[in-house]
Amino acid sequence: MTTMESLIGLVNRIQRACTMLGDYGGACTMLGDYGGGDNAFSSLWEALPSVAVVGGQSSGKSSVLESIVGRDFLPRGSGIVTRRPLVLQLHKTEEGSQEYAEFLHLPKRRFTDFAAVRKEIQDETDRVTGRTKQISPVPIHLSIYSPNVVNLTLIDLPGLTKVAVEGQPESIVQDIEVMVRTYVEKPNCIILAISPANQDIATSDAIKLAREVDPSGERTFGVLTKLDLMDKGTNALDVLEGRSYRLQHPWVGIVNRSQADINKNVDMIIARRKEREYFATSSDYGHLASKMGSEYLAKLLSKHLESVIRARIPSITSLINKSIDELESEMDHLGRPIAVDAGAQLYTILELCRAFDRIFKEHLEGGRPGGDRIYGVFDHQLPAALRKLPFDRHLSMQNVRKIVSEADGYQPHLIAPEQGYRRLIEGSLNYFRGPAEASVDAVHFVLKELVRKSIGETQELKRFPTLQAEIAAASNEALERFRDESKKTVIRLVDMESSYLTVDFFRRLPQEIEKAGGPGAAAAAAPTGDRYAEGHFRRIGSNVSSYVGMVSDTLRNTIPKAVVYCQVKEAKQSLLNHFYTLLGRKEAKQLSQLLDEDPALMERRQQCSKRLELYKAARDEIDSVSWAR
Ligand SMILES: Nc1nc2c(ncn2[C@@H]2O[C@H](COP(=O)(O)OP(=O)(O)OP(=O)(O)O)[C@@H](O)[C@H]2O)c(=O)[nH]1
Repeated sequence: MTTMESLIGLVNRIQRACTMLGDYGGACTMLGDYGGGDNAFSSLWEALPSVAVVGGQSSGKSSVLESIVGRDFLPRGSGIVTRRPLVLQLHKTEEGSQEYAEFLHLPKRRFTDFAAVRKEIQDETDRVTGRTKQISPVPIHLSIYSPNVVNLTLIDLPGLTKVAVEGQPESIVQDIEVMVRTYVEKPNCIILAISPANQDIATSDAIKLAREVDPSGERTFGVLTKLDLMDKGTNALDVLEGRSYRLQHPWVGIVNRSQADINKNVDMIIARRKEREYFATSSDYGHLASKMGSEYLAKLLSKHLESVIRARIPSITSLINKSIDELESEMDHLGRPIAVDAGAQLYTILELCRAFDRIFKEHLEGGRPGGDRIYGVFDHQLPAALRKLPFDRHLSMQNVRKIVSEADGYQPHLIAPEQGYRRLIEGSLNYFRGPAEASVDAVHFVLKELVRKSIGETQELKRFPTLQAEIAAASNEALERFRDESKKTVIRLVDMESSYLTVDFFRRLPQEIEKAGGPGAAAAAAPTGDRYAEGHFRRIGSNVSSYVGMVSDTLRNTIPKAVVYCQVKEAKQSLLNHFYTLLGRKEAKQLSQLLDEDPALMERRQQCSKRLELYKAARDEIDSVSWAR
């Protein structure tokens, strides 16, 4: 493969890929909804040098293209026939090999019949534009493989026109101009401006447009058709020799088949020969013969296109590299695509769970805030709640008297009211259930809040709203289970205190009574009309109160231990354990449902990854071409 082939072939392949991505020069605005003004995406096409064929109606545009190809294959007819850009990629094949054509939109079909090619161009045009005869910027890609071509890519654009024909909307004149302009405006576009020789060059639509977008004429190739149709005694030497309208590149004169030739179906290869003969024998143009004609034009363009591509390669490469960087970072932001097989999906789900779990742990253990609020429950809320318990009321003299008397029954106690003590203590200890359960709830809410926060902070989960919700639900369910367990445990702690009292405490009591004894004490112990004196009940009340105080101190220490053991430690170690078990039982379909993504996001990533593939393939191709040089 020669350098020339590989360079033009390289650009051809990138162009085809661009079209498949919906990235083509004339339609950048159609991509506007993607990426919010990210121009790198639509500018690869623009960065690629191309040759656009422009000319007014009946200027001979189709004839020039067919002559360059050596085949007639373009739709003919009155009115505006070319209504979509035709990207015509010519590939030279070995002498004697069979000619064929291929459309990008019909990748499996080889056309050897060029009448069928013409039909397909027509049909494919109608497929996109509908029968309304509108125009569309979406190009048709046609590759022609033939020994009779040079490697060259041309873009055939709708002919510039002044009036819409019947059945076509008025706006079409304007639309065509806009579309052609978007192509020829691009600094990398080589303009093949076709004008008929039998018309004043100053009035040529092609030259007018070219002059506007390329005033210095450095990327315009002027082509003059219909030299044979000029009035007798006149010639186009003023134009061809660059005197009437100067361009950087020399003008090329052309003689195409006349309408009569077309009607007679004159073969293109014969027409080429006739054209050569015309110039060779022309008295006016004989001295220019080697630089005239469609075959010369094709070679000239091919060589020029190749040199332009070569010069552009460094900037194309840097554009591609820049785009790849941008796309990679966009992909990182969007997250990588999810695997399709169940095993990989399960792995992904577990990874995401672990990412969440890690953040949750950081909240508990420090590094992230929130875990300290659990200590706040133990250090403030619980002691405050314990202090507020209504023991004053419960152990008031009146209540003590009532409970002790009821416990004694018909016979008042002799020494110490054993039953009365027990009932008073039991009644008091019951009050501890409240603060114990409240501590459990308070810690539960802290944990729940930390789950909520951690879910929000797990960036990786944002992509997967379904999984995110499932993890949140599973975590909260687990927390509920831990809470139930924790409540049972703290209630047990309280019940244990009532079920067996600390005997030592009471063994010390009689001595205290003796110490506090004396005649007053004896009097107090002696039954009165009211059975006992007030002091007696007060003492019982204060004894019970100090016993309850002792228990309160114990519970202030043991409740936090139970809560941490049942809730905090469990949350840290096995928050998602149950969820993992459920995951293990899920079918492939259910797993992929968990990885259901936000559709907009999915679409965006798909676009992004397709582009990334295109750009990477383009980079590889350019690398291989650069090595070949
Ligand atoms: N004698 C002669 N006739 C030509 C030449 N070039 C084009 N024609 C004739 O001019 C007419 C228009 O040529 P086309 O090649 O169809 O021109 P076009 O610019 O593609 O026209 P539209 O597609 O209708 O805009 C046809 O009848 C051609 O035979 C030429 O160099 N010599």
